[in-house]
Amino acid sequence: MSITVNHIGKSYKNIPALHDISFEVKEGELFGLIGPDGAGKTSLFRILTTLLIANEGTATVAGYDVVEDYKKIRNCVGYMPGKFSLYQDLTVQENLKFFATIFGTTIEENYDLIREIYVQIEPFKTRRAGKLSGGMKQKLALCCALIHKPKVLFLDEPTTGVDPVSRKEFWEMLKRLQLKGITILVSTPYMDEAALCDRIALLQDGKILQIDTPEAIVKHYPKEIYNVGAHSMYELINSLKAYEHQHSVYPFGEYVHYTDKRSDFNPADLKAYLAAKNLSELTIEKTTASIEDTFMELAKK
Ligand SMILES: Nc1ncnc2c1ncn2[C@@H]1O[C@H](COP(=O)(O)OP(=O)(O)OP(=O)(O)O)[C@@H](O)[C@H]1O
Repeated sequence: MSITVNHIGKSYKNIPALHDISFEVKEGELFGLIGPDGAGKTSLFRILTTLLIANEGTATVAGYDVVEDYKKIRNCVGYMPGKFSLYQDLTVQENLKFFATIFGTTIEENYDLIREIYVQIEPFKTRRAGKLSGGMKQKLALCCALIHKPKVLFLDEPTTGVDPVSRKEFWEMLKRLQLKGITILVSTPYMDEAALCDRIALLQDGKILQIDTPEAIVKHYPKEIYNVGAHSMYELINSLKAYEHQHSVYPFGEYVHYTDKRSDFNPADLKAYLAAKNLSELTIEKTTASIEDTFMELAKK
């Protein structure tokens, strides 16, 4: 196993941040921690990268204990924190050189690993990091996290605030790094990115709701789910929420995702109810559950 987490608990004075967290990440796996702000993702990353000590439980990374062997861990992991971690006043090239030096290596030594990412920011190598775009900063931060050829890579919300095209490119890059044998633990609040991981843990309020492959998580969604559309999203949501048989209602793109409490639900009944509420251009179609639907369902309990 590349990462093992056993019954980890952490609180800040009286504020609980993590409660009884256990999971394992296999060597070479791309594992996602999926959860909203405040779920506890950063606390867990800081514990695994030896920057924070847990109140309860144990954890190992690359076979080393996070407390006893913290120095060994620091040498063999790469960490890209959520907040921008680079030196804003140093140039692209200087930042990279700085990170290489503190790990006792050179850019040339591990250039192969970062080449593909670095060539994209190379045209700006003399620009100060603080003056780069969001996507560029993220690529530089990834290069810096990779420069000492880590066995395990920790990426805390690497795509937050990054445009959709750069997000897509970033995930393609992660897949290629994975092929080079690097184990990756990545956190994201974006549910669509969860589907790109080998396995995911859904995290909320410091607790794990479920761990599985994205496919299995979606497959186990317990209800039939419908896309409901109408001319006014606002009135549609209000009317659906007021419907006595509704189990869950929330906006999903241009539609509302709706589930019903009844096992013999007939969409025609719902259509008649909504039409009586003066809603027009009504559509009700069965759809398949997404990871976001599963998350919302588990978070309800
Ligand atoms: N240093 C701290 N002192 C007090 N409370 C903290 C501290 N750091 C985190 N917390 C609290 O612990 C909980 C988990 O925070 P954490 O930052 O780990 O979550 P997160 O999922 O990374 O969210 P975010 O994306 O907002 O950082 C939150 O309630 C947060 O307010």
